[in-house]
Amino acid sequence: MLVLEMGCGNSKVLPEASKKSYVSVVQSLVAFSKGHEDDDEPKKQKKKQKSPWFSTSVDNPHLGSSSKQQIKQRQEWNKVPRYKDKFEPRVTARYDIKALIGRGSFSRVVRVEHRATHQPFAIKMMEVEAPEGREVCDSELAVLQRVSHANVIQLVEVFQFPQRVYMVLELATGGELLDRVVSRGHFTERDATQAIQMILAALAYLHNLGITHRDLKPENLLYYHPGADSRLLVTDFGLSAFASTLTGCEVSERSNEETGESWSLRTTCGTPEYMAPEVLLRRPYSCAVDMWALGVIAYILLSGTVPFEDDSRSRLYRSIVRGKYSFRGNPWPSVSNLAKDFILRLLVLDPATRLTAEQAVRHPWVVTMASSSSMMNLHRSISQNLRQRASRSSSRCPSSTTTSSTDASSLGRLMPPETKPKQQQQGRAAGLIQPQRAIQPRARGHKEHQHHPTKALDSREG
Ligand SMILES: Nc1ncnc2c1ncn2[C@@H]1O[C@H](COP(=O)(O)OP(=O)(O)OP(=O)(O)O)[C@@H](O)[C@H]1O
Repeated sequence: MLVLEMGCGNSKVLPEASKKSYVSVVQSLVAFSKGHEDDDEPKKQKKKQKSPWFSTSVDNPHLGSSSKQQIKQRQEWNKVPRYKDKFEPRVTARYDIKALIGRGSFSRVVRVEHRATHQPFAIKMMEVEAPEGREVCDSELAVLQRVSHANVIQLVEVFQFPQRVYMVLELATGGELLDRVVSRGHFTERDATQAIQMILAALAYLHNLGITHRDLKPENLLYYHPGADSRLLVTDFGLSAFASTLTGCEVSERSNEETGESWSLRTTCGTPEYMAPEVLLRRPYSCAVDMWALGVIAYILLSGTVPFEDDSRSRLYRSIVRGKYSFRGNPWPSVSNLAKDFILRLLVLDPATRLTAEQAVRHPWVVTMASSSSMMNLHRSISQNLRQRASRSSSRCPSSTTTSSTDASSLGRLMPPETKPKQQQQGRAAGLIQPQRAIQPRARGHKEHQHHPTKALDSREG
């Protein structure tokens, strides 16, 4: 198993609802970053253990066996006592902290064991002292506390303290979606439909509750266990939006007409390669943005390549808003037309004509589980493409070539260069994103104006 980190093209854009909150996010990130300087971890380890394509988790005994990985695992284990010290006694009285799984911008995730039942869980510890950490945490909790679905990560319990919130989550040990594709040695369209079906089940459920994930990508899709029959779980609701007054996507669309779009989402956020055109064009948007992201995921799953890719951020955005992509190169000639039709119906510029989750579940490619496609093994081409992209990314972004270097993908937050913490400024060299102005509400009945992508997108060049 390769141990790779590819962060260059995959930095995340956080919401920037208002200037005030933007400034707050900056302060919070600076505060959080300062907090980290007090950490007793070696500097090299100050990053989340997550790669944007495929990776090996430090805490997953089932993934990889290289000595490099074993050393890394030992290092993580050695840190456990220090991590324990940082945890509130009320939490450690109930849960035994076993190992660090990874870290996010506002969080650390550890593997724990319930002291009484010996059941394993994950605890996501979030820093909430700064109001923005609190906001991020509250919005994630708002979603997690309302959901219960086999394909959505389950919140078990929450411990709240003034400075930190501890979310006890079910533990996913099966690795990320693309890790599994690479490690299994055999992959057909049928396998792809199995994964897509599970993602769609989660999306149909979430969208029906009025929840838009807004950061759907392979790294946020984790298998519950390493077995072939594992559930796939949608995780990381840090950017998700909850429309509490609405009951679903379709309803939102109608309310939009009736209420002057008071419902719709307007903040620009997500991960560049997966961001829908309407988000980039700063138009009010809906849960259809998740369906676009699913189209990108399906494309990657079947080919190991991305539909929209460019080293230049503005060119990448331009190709997305033009919806220009192709099915060229291997293994596309071996992929069925039905699979391509599925993707074509998701990567549709107009969100109103894009398949909804309910419709996508009924697409013949999904329903028949690709029965009319050849059972050709696409694995070789897919993993070759994934590896090629990984090495291209790491050569563009030398700081993220090893598991112990700074991962630019974890630093892609909306911060002006002068206020960015040191790590962020390093990340900027790797093409991170500049702040964006908030999307202006579109007036009711407003005619779709022809946004010039170049004009609209040039300011985003990182
Ligand atoms: N329940 C879980 N089981 C196993 N691993 C998990 C679980 N939740 C999160 N992780 C892993 O922990 C790491 C950190 O996740 P977290 O959601 O805190 O941050 P993130 O989403 O990666 O980063 P950011 O906060 O910047 O969006 C990731 O590698 C993720 O896959």
